[in-house]
Amino acid sequence: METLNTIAEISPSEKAQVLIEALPYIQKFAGKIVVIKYGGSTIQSDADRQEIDPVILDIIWLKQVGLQPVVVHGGGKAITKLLNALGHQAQFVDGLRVTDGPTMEVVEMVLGGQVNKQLVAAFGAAGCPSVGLTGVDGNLLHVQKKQHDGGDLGLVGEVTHVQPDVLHSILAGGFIPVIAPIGVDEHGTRYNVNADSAAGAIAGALSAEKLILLTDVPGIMKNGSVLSEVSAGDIANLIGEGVIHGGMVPKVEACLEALRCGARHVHILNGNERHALLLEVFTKNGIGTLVRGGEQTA
Ligand SMILES: Nc1ncnc2c1ncn2[C@@H]1O[C@H](COP(=O)(O)OP(=O)(O)O)[C@@H](O)[C@H]1O
Ligand SMILES: CC(=O)N[C@@H](CCC(=O)OP(=O)(O)O)C(=O)O
Repeated sequence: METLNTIAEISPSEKAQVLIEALPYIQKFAGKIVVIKYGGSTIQSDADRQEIDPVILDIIWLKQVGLQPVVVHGGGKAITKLLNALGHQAQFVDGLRVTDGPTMEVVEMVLGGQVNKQLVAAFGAAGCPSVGLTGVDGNLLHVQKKQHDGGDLGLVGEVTHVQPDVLHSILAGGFIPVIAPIGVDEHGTRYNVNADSAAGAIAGALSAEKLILLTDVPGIMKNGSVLSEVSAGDIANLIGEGVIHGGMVPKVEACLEALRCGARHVHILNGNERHALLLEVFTKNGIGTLVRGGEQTA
């Protein structure tokens, strides 16, 4: 039998059933804040995109049925591309970009300019107004220079405090906030913040119902399989064993920080899987990895 690819191939009663099955989740999550981290590894540039971004459509869907989505985006891939075009090498320590002054200029241009405006324009084109901002706007993300055992990371910021008033104003106005992860210290110096860390801190400060990290893998993987659930204790072991490394390290740290600060549920999903967000929020069998606080082994 041929695989069902489009909704047009599903019978009318099956279409209705899909909507009916979503009803309890729509009721449960009405009015709730969902922070979505859209990773740069899955954001296609305008030039590469052939269709409306399905992630943008999913987020609009969440809003239309009464949830309050807040988007925090990355853009590491685009930063590295521009740095290389300018003749600079990108350097990472434990998934964090070593950020000197000239690199910070590129980071701010790419995240606050190119990627942020691409996403805001995509929401607008799909009929849903959004407001783009960085963590500097409205004093959203207060940071201090991040200290790291692996050496001086330069202008990499660690979030010390989130001031979410600006987000509440944007949400109250009926807009989706779209946030680039740049923070500011008390002297006005801007810092490069890992987008997962920014999303975790924001989800905690908003006591979000869910923090969903969209990346380019189906979740936390071990021996080629996705772990459907991990606890804080599991994560410490997985990092110790080297199973979790690179860009996944700031991701899991952000998950635990969000849970500690008040976010209720945290998930890591594959943003390249079509409509992963809808499947996670509106169906019984969630997908990806659910991250839990606590020490018990999953
Ligand atoms: N145990 C693990 N499971 C899955 N991915 C892992 C793991 N350890 C390291 N990674 C790496 O983390 C990457 C995701 O982080 P990153 O590249 O920073 O993505 P994003 O841009 O979405 O934040 C994966 O593509 C993978 O290479
Ligand atoms: C300090 C640090 O590493 N900042 C990141 C910010 C962007 C980011 O996190 O983007 P992704 O989510 O796409 O990886 C960077 O410069 O790449």
